[in-house]
Amino acid sequence: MIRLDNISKSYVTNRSSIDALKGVTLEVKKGEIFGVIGYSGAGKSTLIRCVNLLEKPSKGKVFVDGLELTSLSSKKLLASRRKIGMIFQGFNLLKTATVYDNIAIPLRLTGVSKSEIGARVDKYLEIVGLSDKKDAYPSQLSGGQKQRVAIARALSNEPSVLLSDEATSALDPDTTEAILELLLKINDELGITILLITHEMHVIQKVCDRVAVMENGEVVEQGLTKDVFTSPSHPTTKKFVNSIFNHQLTNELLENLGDNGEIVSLKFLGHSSKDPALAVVSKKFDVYPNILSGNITQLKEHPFGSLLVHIKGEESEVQRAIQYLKEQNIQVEGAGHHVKNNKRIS
Ligand SMILES: Nc1ncnc2c1ncn2[C@@H]1O[C@H](COP(=O)(O)OP(=O)(O)OP(=O)(O)O)[C@@H](O)[C@H]1O
Repeated sequence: MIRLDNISKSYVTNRSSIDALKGVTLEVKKGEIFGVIGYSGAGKSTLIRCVNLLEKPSKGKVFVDGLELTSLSSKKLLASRRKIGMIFQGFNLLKTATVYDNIAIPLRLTGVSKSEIGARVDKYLEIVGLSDKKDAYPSQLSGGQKQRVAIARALSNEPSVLLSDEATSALDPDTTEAILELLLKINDELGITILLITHEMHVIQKVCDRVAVMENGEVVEQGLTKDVFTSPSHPTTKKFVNSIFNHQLTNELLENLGDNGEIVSLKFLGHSSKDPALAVVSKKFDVYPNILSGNITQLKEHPFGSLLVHIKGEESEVQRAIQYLKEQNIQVEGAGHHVKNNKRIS
């Protein structure tokens, strides 16, 4: 559906040059919601703007719906862009036009008939839940409503792909939730493929089937959201996963743990979150797991849990217990704290 083939983008400013994208390859499949996550400056905006060639790649090829956009003439590119809708963090509405006109004007410019414009505005305003705001001006709308108008405008061209450039970043948590629900509905009911960029784990967790993690102009990890975040291998991916759970390990807690053992963080997906693996461990081995902190969240439809556990016991038994937990598809990571003879030794 969307294929970026070895895309590089350099910005040349005065005497310096910035490599914003360094050979990025990724594929978004038809009908999925694909998220790109990364910290500020990772290259996400540049990447998404390369998909519809708002930004021209310095190297590499862009394919959308089987068509190589990077080889098209300006005229053909303009026509192809109509099949790629885009929404932005700042909504980009015309302030002096009504909701109706914000959607109608771009259609008029592409030669859509008056009656067809009326039908499309009605249809898409209904889908985004704003049928009663046709005559309102953007200044009379909340941020969430403005984003809904922008979504209706993007859909009114009947695109096969919707690009979302941090579309919820300027919205409060409840409104973000509602807009993400709307994106899920559009994907499900209209079958539109969605590529979004974000710096928020919450957005990826809620809507994305697959994800790419970006850092310093490169995709460092990509795959199914549940695979990438349950067995992250790159430090940046690990940082994003840990940001979901935010376990607090205070010095006071560490000083008072007593006994021997190791503090580990356990992460588990789906059914393992319901199995009593820790209870089994304490029966099978001479260890005593003590839960210090815990949390369960979602990765789209999959429950995803994390526990911070002090596994009390002699070193060899603790290691056997950890090995057993790993065999149950639980991701086990040392939290960097070992306890021996009532003392923290690391
Ligand atoms: N028009 C431009 N001219 C020069 N450098 C640019 C331009 N646009 C982006 N860059 C640089 O390219 C790199 C990637 O920027 P980009 O905006 O794509 O990252 P991002 O991940 O979207 O970050 P943010 O979330 O902060 O927007 C940065 O170092 C940025 O300074």
